[in-house]
Amino acid sequence: MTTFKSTHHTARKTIVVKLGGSTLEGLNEAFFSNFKKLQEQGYDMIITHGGGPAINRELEKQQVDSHTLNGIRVTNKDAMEIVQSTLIGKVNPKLVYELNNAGIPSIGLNGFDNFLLKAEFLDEGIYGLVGEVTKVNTDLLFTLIRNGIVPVIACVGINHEGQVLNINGDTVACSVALAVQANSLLLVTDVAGIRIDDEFQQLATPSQIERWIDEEQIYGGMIPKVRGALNVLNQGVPSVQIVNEHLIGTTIIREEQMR
Ligand SMILES: Nc1ncnc2c1ncn2[C@@H]1O[C@H](COP(=O)(O)OP(=O)(O)O)[C@@H](O)[C@H]1O
Ligand SMILES: CC(=O)N[C@@H](CCC(=O)OP(=O)(O)O)C(=O)O
Repeated sequence: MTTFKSTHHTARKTIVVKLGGSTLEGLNEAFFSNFKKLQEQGYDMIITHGGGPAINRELEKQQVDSHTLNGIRVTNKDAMEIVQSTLIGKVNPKLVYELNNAGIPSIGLNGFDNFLLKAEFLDEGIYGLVGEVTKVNTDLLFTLIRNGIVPVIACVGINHEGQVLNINGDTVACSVALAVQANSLLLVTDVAGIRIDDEFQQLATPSQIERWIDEEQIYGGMIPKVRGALNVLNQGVPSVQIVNEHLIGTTIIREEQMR
């Protein structure tokens, strides 16, 4: 299977695009046309998505309390049911519809499908039913993209006992990007990248990011993004960006690329 993987990657280029829940409510024409342009340039595309705002609405409706810690949702059994039904039942099919409707052949998936996202507890004592990805079924993804179908992955994983786990959308995007050895990872969100002192940064290095987290200039949902981005960059994904729907934002670069 490794041969298959390397063959794939000598011939093809892959981009993993993560769509944050904050963008999913109203993806615009520009996004779909940018996406198609990348496909026309020969990139195989994989989409992963979150759905934080939709989950929050449903939790509130059903009066289930939940809170986040460093941008990660502490997830009990009741919250898990809502996360699962919202992401897999609502957010994923809506996005898949919009993509297909825009002429982008796509198929909806989650961690259960052909064991796409195997996961284990991140830290059950702290976060409850939250997972970190241990294995991605890359063969399934390569089979789809080789056939021109965009996999659209909801961030729900399954552990070795079949337990469903909630995984942060940015974490899934990073794990998938690493597993397929993507050429580029785009974390699409509702802001044009990292904003510091009211200015969006075009470039950001690991040391700057660590400092901004310490100074609490980067907080909440931006934390899993930048931590994931640094991890992916360190492990060899050449291009990692946090962008808005127009694909404008911050490129995360290595220290030595700054000067
Ligand atoms: N330094 C920062 N620059 C930009 N946004 C930040 C920063 N720190 C925290 N944020 C927050 O992070 C949010 C994006 O994270 P999140 O809401 O989880 O988005 P998504 O649903 O796309 O994953 C922004 O809307 C903003 O409120
Ligand atoms: C463990 C964890 O934090 N899971 C996230 C999954 C959805 C997500 O990440 O949505 P965004 O991409 O919109 O932030 C949650 O429950 O909100």
